[in-house]
Formats: sequence, C-alpha cells, structure tokens
Amino acid sequence: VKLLLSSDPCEWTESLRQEFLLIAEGFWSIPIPSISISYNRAIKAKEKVVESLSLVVEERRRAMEEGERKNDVLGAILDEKAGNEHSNEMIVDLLVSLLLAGYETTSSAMTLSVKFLTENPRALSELKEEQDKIRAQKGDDNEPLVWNDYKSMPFTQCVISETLRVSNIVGGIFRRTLSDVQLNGYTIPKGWKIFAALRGPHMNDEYFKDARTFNPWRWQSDAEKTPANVFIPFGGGPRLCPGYELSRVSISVFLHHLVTNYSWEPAEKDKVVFFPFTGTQKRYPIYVKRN
Ligand code: HEM
Repeated sequence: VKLLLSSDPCEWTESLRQEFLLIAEGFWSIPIPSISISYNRAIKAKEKVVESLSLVVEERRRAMEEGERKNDVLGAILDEKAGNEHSNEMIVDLLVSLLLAGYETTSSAMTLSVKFLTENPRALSELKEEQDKIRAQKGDDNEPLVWNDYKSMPFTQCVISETLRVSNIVGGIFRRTLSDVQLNGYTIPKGWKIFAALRGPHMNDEYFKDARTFNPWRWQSDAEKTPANVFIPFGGGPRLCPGYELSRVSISVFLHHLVTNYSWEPAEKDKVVFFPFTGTQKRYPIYVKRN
C-alpha cells in the first residue's frame, strides 16, 4: 500500500488488509453464490475494496489537477500519457491485482521460509552465518542493504528457491490453447482452457531427488542441471510474474533483518496446508526475541 498509494499503516490499511484476506480466501472457492459462503464473502469484500480505492483514485486525480504529485505506483499510472484515459475502474482493478498478486504471495513465502528454517537448524545456521557476514561489513547497524549485498547471498537464494519449490505458493496457472496442441500423445483442441499445475514438476522425483524434502543445498549442486522449465514458481512465457525479482529481494531483506537481529521459536504447532492455497493452518505464530 505504501508503494502503490503512499499510505502508511493506519486504521484504513488494516481494514483494507482484512478485506483482502477475505478476497484471498474466496480466490479458489466454487464460484456459485448460492452454495459458497467464502465466494459470497469474497465478492462483498472486493466491492468494499473497489469502493474504497475508487475514492483514493478520485481524490488523487483532483490533487494532480492542482499540481500535486506523489511518487508511487498510482502517480506513475496517472502520469502516463494514457493515464487520463484509464477509467477509475481500470485503475482500481490494476491496483487490486497488484495488491493481491504481490502481497499474499510474498508474505506466505516469507512465513514458510521461517517455518522451514526453524525445522532445519543447519540451514538456519548457514543462512545466519552468510547474513551476519554481510552485516559485519556494514559501518553501523542501521546501514541499509544495497544491491551488491543482495547479490552476495548465494545460500539465502538457495533457501528462497527451495521454499518456493516446496511450497508452491501459486499451485497452477491458466492458459487457453490458440491452436491444437499435441502433448504426450494427447491432443488438446484449440480454444480449450488449461490448468497447468506448477506443483507437478516441482514435486517430481525425476527432476528433484526426494522432492518432498526441503533441501536448500540441492540448488548448490543441481542448479545448472535443472532444466529451466521444471522450476517455474513464477510461471513462464510472456505472462511470467513481473514481481519475481522484487519478491526475492523482499524475502532476502526480510530474512537478513530477522536472522541478524532476532531469534525466535514457534508459539504453537502448525502445519502447512496446500488447499485452497498454500499457507499455514494457524499463520505460524512465533515468539520473537531481540538478540
Ligand atoms: C513469492 C512471490 C510470488 C509468486 C510465487 C508469484 C507467482 C506468480 C505466478 C505463478 C504468476 C502467473 C504467471 C503465468 O501466468 O505464467 C504470477 C503473475 C503475476 N504476478 Fe506474481 N508472484 C509473486 C510475487 C509477485 C509480486 C511481488 C508482484 C507485484 C508486486 C506480482 C505481480 C504479478 C502480476 C501483476 C501477475 C500477472 C502477470 C500477467 O498476467 O501478465 N507477483 N505471479
């Protein structure tokens, strides 16, 4: 919300977050209002979010007419030559897509990386060593990370890749065939809708030995051998997730601050669930202690 609309955490962002959770819950529900409570709730929540964001867009248009400009995503959209031609509805739709696509995915991956690290003390200790080294090279504790730091976290990147592979935050993607497609002896006729399950290759022992085991070290030895089209947590082709690098950077920075400043332990037993979307049953509560 800060990046999109320059809004700091407040009551309004919190109520927006609550509505978003309902939208996310309804995402994979059966889209029949008469039988699905979560679908109904999601539709109502989406209406509230659209109403709320429409007011923000209108307000911003007025402010821009008076020469006020904010350096955020909404500002960039309205700055565009085409910005004025986009209806409020289109802009709100774009903002909702970015909030949904960018928030739940990255925050779930962060949560799961913490869970997997907690359950793999050796991986946690190696990651902490890497991050402590980066922190030690900084003059003071508040000095921010820079791009070169991000590029010198090879083991952290292994942990992130492995978290994405095992957790399958986005379980699959939709496509429509533009012509008849031959696949493994089957013909998928032109115009059919396809659900490509990304989980399939990620959990295949043929591509990833002991595929169900969280093993970040596999990326040290196997990275070059893994064909590009079997590790596809961000989809692929022209619709490849545009946030793929941003989310890796966010998770890296989060892990850096977490392991260099804090230690933690799980507050209760929790379990990863994969349906309707990947997450933890209890949102993985932890007790955190500043080092
Ligand atoms: C761990 C984090 C994330 C995962 C696992 C993820 C995964 C995906 C996947 C699988 C797709 C579908 C790609 C396809 O159809 O081939 C997608 C699309 C998309 N993602 Fe992400 N994503 C993540 C983070 C983000 C972030 C941080 C943003 C933006 C701030 C973002 C924005 C989008 C958008 C706008 C699309 C639609 C692209 C299109 O249809 O052209 N994602 N993402």
